[in-house]
Amino acid sequence: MAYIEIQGGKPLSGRITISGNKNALLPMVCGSLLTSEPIEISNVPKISDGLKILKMFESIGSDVVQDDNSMKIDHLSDITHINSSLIPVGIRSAVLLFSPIIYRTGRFEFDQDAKGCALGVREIDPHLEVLKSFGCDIAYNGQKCVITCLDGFKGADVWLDYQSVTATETFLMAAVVAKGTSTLTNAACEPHVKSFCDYLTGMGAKISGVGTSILTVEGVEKLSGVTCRVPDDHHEAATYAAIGASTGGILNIETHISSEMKLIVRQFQKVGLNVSITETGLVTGPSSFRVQKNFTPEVITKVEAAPWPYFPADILPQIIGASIQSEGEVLFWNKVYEGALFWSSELQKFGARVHLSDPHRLLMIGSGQLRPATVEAPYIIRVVLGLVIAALQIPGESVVKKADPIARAHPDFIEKLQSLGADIRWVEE
Ligand SMILES: CC(=O)N[C@H]1[C@@H](OP(=O)(O)OP(=O)(O)OC[C@H]2O[C@@H](n3ccc(=O)[nH]c3=O)[C@H](O)[C@@H]2O)O[C@H](CO)[C@@H](O)[C@@H]1O
Ligand SMILES: C=C(OP(=O)(O)O)C(=O)O
Repeated sequence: MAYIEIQGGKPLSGRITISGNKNALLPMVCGSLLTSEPIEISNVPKISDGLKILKMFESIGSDVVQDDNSMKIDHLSDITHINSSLIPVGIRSAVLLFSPIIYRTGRFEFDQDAKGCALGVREIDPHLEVLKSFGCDIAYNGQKCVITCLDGFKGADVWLDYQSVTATETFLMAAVVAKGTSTLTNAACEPHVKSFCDYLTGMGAKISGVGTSILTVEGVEKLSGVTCRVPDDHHEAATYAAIGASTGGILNIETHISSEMKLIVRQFQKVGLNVSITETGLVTGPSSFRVQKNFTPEVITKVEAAPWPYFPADILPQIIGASIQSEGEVLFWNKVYEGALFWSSELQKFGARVHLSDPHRLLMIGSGQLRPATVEAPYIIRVVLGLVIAALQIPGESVVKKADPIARAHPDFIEKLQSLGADIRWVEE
């Protein structure tokens, strides 16, 4: 385990470029198993989740070549079995291997949790429901799950209980190679789901409704190789916006996805943080740290996280950490996860005045007497970021323990902050 040591209280200014989006890269990497032709991906973030899946590919004989920010994957044409012990642990995207492995081998054996970040239950039921609809047979004894589909996927009509990102991707990977037409209602519409549809389309898949909550897919006989680019990470762009605005720095964030971040930027402005959209990305400046008043005075200012096009749950910890100086009341509402806000007790160690109303809602009640602190992050990538963002604003030395999950999604995070003038370093325990 490693911790991060921070001497806070310095405005962070300069220019930063944004890395590729983890949640866009991972379905592309898993989806590469749908073809035996080469796949080339650029703007690849060097992150541990991606490396774990590539390691599994190498152990099944696939050819994997990586350089600074791109990768080439070339699978053998005759993969007939993949041992369940090779499935990576500790990452949610292990669920994205279900469909392509079943497609390749007719069978998937799974005996771990596929939970990823500790945000709540992280169920696999929607994935199993989707696969059942495609004709898979599922045997589950509470520990080990065996999914078989020896005759190939058959087109399915699925309506998800909720807009699940990875269940939508599981659906897509079965539908594109299924016999016949498939439809998905209540599909997730996140930018990374859209880029995954574009990737599959590049491989020859026939998908309509891309970017909407209803997807129709015409199955094809065979998919080809593809060359594609991972889109920039809007979570990371928002993270640097939170850092620049909350430390009072002038930070130019270069990215091509800022036009998709209008709602995200508005939430920063609501809580008194100076972030705006430019032609080349985002820019931050000294903030008012005053929560905007509502025209309807009875209503509390809210930041509500829900499936896209709402504000993303994966940016909530960063905006919470950035708001600890803001005067006024804000209700942060995580409508997605039932276990994503318990870390707020760590925020109180900095003197932040927060009240956890219930597992989904956190009330921030104006700036308190902030002080540096030693805090411990849960196994949640974006909470490590949220705690670092809080510490960066407070003069004096703070420590964020158990900070390793950052490596799952954000390459060179500490080095990038140092380049902006932060006094911050990793310490190995
Ligand atoms: C590898 C990957 O891509 N991981 C992302 C993916 O996880 P993942 O695909 O696991 O997340 P889901 O979209 O399935 O949602 C996770 C959980 O949220 C709850 N839920 C979700 C939506 C909803 O309308 N109602 C509801 O109750 C359910 O308990 C569900 O189990 O999407 C999440 C939500 O954007 C992100 O946080 C994760 O970073
Ligand atoms: C929750 C996240 O990841 P995962 O679903 O992979 O745990 C995240 O990316 O913030």
